[in-house]
This record gives sequence, C-alpha cells and structure tokens, in this order.
Amino acid sequence: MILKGQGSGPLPPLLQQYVELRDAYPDYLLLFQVGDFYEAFGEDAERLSRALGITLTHKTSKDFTTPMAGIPIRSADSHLERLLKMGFRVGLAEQTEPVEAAEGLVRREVTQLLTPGTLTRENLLRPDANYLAAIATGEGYGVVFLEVSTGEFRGVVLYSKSALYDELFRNRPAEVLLAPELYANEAFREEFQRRFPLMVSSGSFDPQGARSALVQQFGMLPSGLDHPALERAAGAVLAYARTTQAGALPQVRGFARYDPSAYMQLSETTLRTLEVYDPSPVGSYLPVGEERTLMGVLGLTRTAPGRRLLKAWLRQPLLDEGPIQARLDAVEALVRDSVLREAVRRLLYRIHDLERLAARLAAGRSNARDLAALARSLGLLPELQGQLLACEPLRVLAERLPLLAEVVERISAALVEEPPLKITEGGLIKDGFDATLDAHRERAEAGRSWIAGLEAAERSRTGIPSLKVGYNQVMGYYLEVTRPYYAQVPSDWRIVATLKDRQRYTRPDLREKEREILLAEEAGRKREYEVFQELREELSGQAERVREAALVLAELDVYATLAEVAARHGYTRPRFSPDRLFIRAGRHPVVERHLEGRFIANDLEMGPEARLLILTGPNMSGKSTYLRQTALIALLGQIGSFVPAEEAVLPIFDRIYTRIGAADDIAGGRSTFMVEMEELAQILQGATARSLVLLDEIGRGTSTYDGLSLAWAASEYLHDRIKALTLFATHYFELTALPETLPAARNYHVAAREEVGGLVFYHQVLPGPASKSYGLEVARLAGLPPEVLGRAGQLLAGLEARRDDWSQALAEELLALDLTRLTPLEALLKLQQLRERLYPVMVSEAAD
Ligand SMILES: Nc1ncnc2c1ncn2[C@@H]1O[C@H](COP(=O)(O)OP(=O)(O)OP(=O)(O)O)[C@@H](O)[C@H]1O
Repeated sequence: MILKGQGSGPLPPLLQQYVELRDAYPDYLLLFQVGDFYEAFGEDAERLSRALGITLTHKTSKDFTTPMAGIPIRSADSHLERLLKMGFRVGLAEQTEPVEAAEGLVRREVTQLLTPGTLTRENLLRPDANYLAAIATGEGYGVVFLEVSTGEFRGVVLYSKSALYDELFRNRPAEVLLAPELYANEAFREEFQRRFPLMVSSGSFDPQGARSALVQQFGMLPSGLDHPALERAAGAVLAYARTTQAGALPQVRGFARYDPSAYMQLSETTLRTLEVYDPSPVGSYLPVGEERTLMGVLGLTRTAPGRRLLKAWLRQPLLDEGPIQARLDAVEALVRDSVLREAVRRLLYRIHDLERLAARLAAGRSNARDLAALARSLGLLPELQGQLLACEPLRVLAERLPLLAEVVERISAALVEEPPLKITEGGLIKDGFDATLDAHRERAEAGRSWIAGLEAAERSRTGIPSLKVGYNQVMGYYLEVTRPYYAQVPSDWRIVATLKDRQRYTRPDLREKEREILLAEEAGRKREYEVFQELREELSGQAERVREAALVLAELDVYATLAEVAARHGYTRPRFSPDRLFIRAGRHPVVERHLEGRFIANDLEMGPEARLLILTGPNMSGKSTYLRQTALIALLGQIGSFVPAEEAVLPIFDRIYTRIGAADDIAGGRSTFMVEMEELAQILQGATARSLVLLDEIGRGTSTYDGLSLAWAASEYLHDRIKALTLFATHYFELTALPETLPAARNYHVAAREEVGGLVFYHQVLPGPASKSYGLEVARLAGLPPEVLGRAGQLLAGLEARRDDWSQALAEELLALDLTRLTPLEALLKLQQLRERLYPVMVSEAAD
C-alpha cells in the first residue's frame, strides 16, 4: 500500500512498520497501537473518522504528513462493535514489548482479527450463539456452522435453496463464507444478501486445502464429513476462523453432522409468523422487541449456555415421543417441587458462562479472572448435584455432571480471591503456592521493612524529630528533613531535591535497598506470570470436562426455566396421541401475557373425522390468534415444555406450515399475491398427513372469484389428498359451505355481537359458521367517516340484492330447461348467454 500523505522523504519508521503490517492484512481495517490509542493512518484514517464520526488529525514528521485518526484503547470495545456492525473486519496491531524494553522502535504484531462471525473478545459477545457459517455446493448444499467462542462445530446437507434459506434463518449466522461458485454467481449473491443482510466473506474452499485443514485440526478426517460439499464448507470455515484466532482453534474438538428430518421442520415463514424469536412486522398490536415473542415469554434462563440451548431446542422440536416425555418428566419434577426449582435457579444464577470459559481454557486464553470465575462456578456443583440426586427424573443429569473438585482446589490454592484483569502485573498468586515466588516476595518485603524501620532508627540516631522516609515515582525512596534541622543532617546524605521548607536526601544504602526491592518485585511479577501460565496450561487439559459440565447445566437450566414459566403462567403437561388434537382452554402464550388476565381461553378438537376447520368471524375477533396459539402449543409440546392450556392432547407433527398475514416483498419484486401463492405452493407440495397447516385467508390479493376458487380448491386438496390437520381462517363466507361436501370439514366461528354503538368481541370460538361478515362494523371501529360508511352500507345492500336476484333467476332458468330436448349448439348458446349476464356481477364484486 502507498500511504496517503505528503512529503518527499522516506516514511518515518513508525509509519513504515504500520504499512508493513497493514499490507499483510488487506481485508482488514488495521488499528495500530500507539501508547494508549489505536490509530489508523492515511486513507484508513479517513475511513475510520467517517465511520465513527471522530476527529481527523495529521501525523507530521520531518519529511512526511499523513491523515491520522484514533480511538482510546480504554473505550475501544464500543467503537469496535460499531465498526463490525458497519461491515468492517478489524485487525488490532498491538505493542508486544514494554516501551522501556524496546531498542528503537517498539515491536508490534497483529494480535487479534475481529470479524462478526469469529468473535471471542468477551465484551463484544452477546449471550446468544454467534455463528460463522460456510456454504458450498456439490450434490446439494453443504452448510457448516462454527461457534468460535464455544467450539460448537456442526453441519448439514440440504437439497433445495428454500431448505438452505430456512436452515440459515433458523441459525442466524453473523457471517457467512460462500464457496467461489456461489460467490461468483451474482444472482445468487444478490438474493442471498437481500434475505440475509450479514457479512459475506470469501474463503478457501478447494477440496485439497479443506481436507488438510480438517486433518490439521483433528489429526484425521472426522466422521460425518464424507460428502464433498460438506467437507469443503467445513474446511473453509476452519481455515478462516483459524486465521482470526492466531492460527489455532483448540476449543474445536469434533464435528457433528445432523439430519434436519430428525426434527420438526420449521420454515422461516413459520418461525416469523409464530414470532418465535422475532416480532413480526405484521399485526403490531404488542410491544416491539423480544417481549413480543415466544422467546420473550420463555427466556427466563439463568445462564448463557441455557439461553443458547433453549434457542436451539426451539429451532429443533423433537419427533419421537420417548425423548419428549423424558424432557417433560424433568420439567414436571421441577414444576411440582418449587423449593427444588428455586434452589436450582438460585445456584444456576451464580454460575458463569462455563461453555465459553471452557473454550478460553482450551485455547489458553483465560485470564486470572476467568479462572477465578471458573473455580467459583465449579465450586457450586457439589451442592447442585446433591439437590438433583434427591429428585428421580433429574438423577441422570446429576450423574452426568462432572464435579471437577481438583480444578476448584488447584485454582483456589493458586489464585487470590479477586485477581486483577492483567496477568502480567502481579497480584494473582497466593502466598505459599510457589516457593520461588515466595522467596522473591520475602526479599522485597525484607527490603520494605528495612526502609520502614529506617525512619525510627534515623530519628533517634540524628535526633531530628521531623525526619521522614517518603517515596515517589520519580526519585524513589528518600529521607526528608525540615529546614530547622538542616544542620543536623549527616554528611554522607546527598541532597536530591530542595523544596520551600524542606530537603530530600538519599544515601547509597537506601539506593541499594531500593534496587533490591525493585528487582525482587520485578522477578516476582515475572514468576507470577510463569506460575499462572503453568497453571493455565495444566488446567487446559480439563477444558473438555468443563464443557461437559456446561452442557449438563445448560440442560438443567432449560428444564428449570420451562418449569418456572409453567408454574408462573399455569401451563399443563401435554399428552400425545397419534391422530387426535384436543385442547381445552388453550391460550396464546405471548398475547395472554400482554392482556393481563383478559385473554379468553378457547377449545379445539380435531382428528381424522374433523381435519379441516373453517373459521369465520369478524376482523379483529381473534382468528389469527387462535391459529397461532394452536401452532405454538404444538411447538412447545414437541420441545418438551408444558403448554398454555388446561388440557392438551397433541399429535406429533412433522411440520407446521403457516400462511398468515400479507407481507409484501417489494424489494424482492414479488407482490403480496405472489408471496402468498408461493407460500401456498410450498404447503401443498410439502405437507403430509402428519402436518399442521394454518391458513389465514388466501387469495385476498386478487379478484374475489379467483381468490375464492383458489381457496376452495386448496381446501379440497388438503382435505382429500393430503389429510393434514388444517385450520383455515377466512372472510369468504362461501367456504362455510365446504362441510356440506367434505365429510371431515367443520365450521367454527369467533363470536361477536352487534350492539348499539358498535361491535362486541367475545373472542370465543364456537361451532358453526359466523352469521355475517361485520366488515363495515370493524371499519366503523377504525374510525372511517360516517359518510363513507353510509355509502358503503348502501352499496353492500345493492350488491347483495343483485347477487341474490341473479342467483335466484339463474336457478329458475336452469331448472326450467328441458335438457332432453336441447341440442349441443343450443346448450352452448345458453351457456354463453348466462355467462354474459354473470359478467356485470363479477366486475362489480371484483371492484369490491
Ligand atoms: N382469545 C382472546 N382473548 C382476548 N383477546 C383476544 C383473543 N384473541 C385475540 N384477541 C385480541 O383481538 C385482537 C385481534 O386478534 P386477531 O388479529 O387474532 O384477529 P383476526 O380475527 O385474525 O383479525 P383479522 O381478520 O383482521 O386478521 C388482538 O389485538 C388480540 O389482542
């Protein structure tokens, strides 16, 4: 790189060093430590100053002037976070030797590379998982996720783009590496970036390199990677992450390939419409943010690994009853025993993020505070285990929990209770732990007590009562005498400072003692660092067991959380049945929280003889809420949670499909109707007899008859062919005729009553179709001007009358026809006549 600036001479050494490091990391914004600041120079200084809104100055030396901008190291984290959010990759070039020790220019090295998907810097990490993903193609898509801060490493092979997008949406990576064939495909990249506005990086995906990256990591090719695309993606992720972690990832211990069909398949659309993690932009009657989501209601976890595991369970509900029941047993035990639950939650609250502590331990990056936190957390395990052993369903967890008493002992013996953050400046190791260190400390201490004794000794020897021994940074130890006693100062004392009314002196033996103390202290600090490193090295062998403990505790935390939610909000344990769906007094877990006791619970009964439920009722009566709550109850049941109902019998669903709400994809160039039809197509292609399908109005974005016909045909298809349990909320009254022809279709409606002054919603779901549409009443509630409402009323009456007249006339005419006498030509002409008369009615309704 040519450094932007002015001047003719050679670059000053500091800038020369900067340019060399900068050139080695061309994809990164390099921040260069100069004392207490991270600086950037030249064009990077301009970018930095623009990005953070900080002052641009200039670095001027004899022959060269260049732009400069910097941030204080002390408050670097918030700036770094902003830079990453803005899409920068940031490199930190730090001083790696003390300034005093340097001969000439201080040595600097790139010590950290920060990218959104590979963060390990503690202050930049959220409790949630932070994934780096890689995608490659070849016999499907190979997708791999790596969590650098915990060492989690897993992957999956997917066979369609929509499955790929759903998987990415479920896992929310912070950064993704695209294989060259995808990176170079502009159409793909554009669509990808529109869906996932995250950092896209390129990686090295060649099969040979990938294989060697994997072998380097694991000593051999791990099982599960015998798939070309998966192997390339796994290799690329490792190689990229390794460069950001100083060349090594010891916390990554194995690879897990998973099979998406082993879990209930939740698409992006379903997760969004059910508002599992994110509030949906449609229907914003609740507060914004996580509060409005299922995660917001469930998120009472006490530990970060617990939170991450709960999120993982939510994206992978189970399909086998055995493991679901085992989870429910654990939850139930904690629901029943509130004393135990409280005790467990209290203990968990005091436990640090052991999963990340384990990863730092494995990587040799723990500081003394990490080890202290580790010891404090592990120290609670015996008590926790004791609690769990007393409770049968939790006994398995207790037995899986490694106690690691030797780690606690070792750390407690070595480290002081509250060690400092820096590990190079001493104050970490307890007395009595290391004989060499103790010897240095004793020497320093002996020196200090000699000096402390000096004051009294010299006072009596010289007879100067005001004599004092003092210390300051510049001159070290000194003897101080006030003016009246100058004459009594012994002749071998040398003056080092004269103040207004006093003088300071030193003596050779004082100098010597001081040097001894400094040397002993310095040796002590060095020794402490060595001892700490040895300790850290020794404990790194235990990282895997700490991780195991973290995973057991995470599971316990999720059970205790689900139990807490169940107890607080009155959930019940669901039962399972192959084909029956029965919910008594079910509620929407999120909406009920925001209605504070005003939520109306509803029943639902479906099965082979009632598998298509047509739900009608006014707008705003609660149809979508009813649909969503059914899906959420099913989802909760399959993660092993209690559910918001008085009683629930659930089939185990293979998928939940939702077609709810009309979201435009304007940026994607797809109309509301197109989005709707694509979603419907996916449902009709993918649903099985074991699926739950929720349709909230289809075909609204097109003309009434087109929409109605599509809705009708789709209902028949779901009922006759797919046989999925389907709930269909609709405003098309015509659909309430479906149960007349489809034996397993049923009508339900949400009750409402018209009263003087408006509509009263009961939010109660009852058998039978709604009696009328109430569209105008809802419009009145919304505040449409009376004039418009009046006119709409007239038009509606007219249209209904016209349609009634017309259908009456049509029926009469058809019945009057004598078909035995009609020639084919006459029949055709008759049909044409009828259709021409129908036309005006259709046009006026389409405009409705
Ligand atoms: N069971 C219930 N008990 C109390 N309030 C409810 C219940 N269900 C829904 N509500 C309230 O009614 C409002 C409308 O609910 P929802 O969006 O489900 O209606 P909708 O019938 O689907 O409306 P639209 O047909 O316009 O989409 C929500 O604000 C919600 O707070």
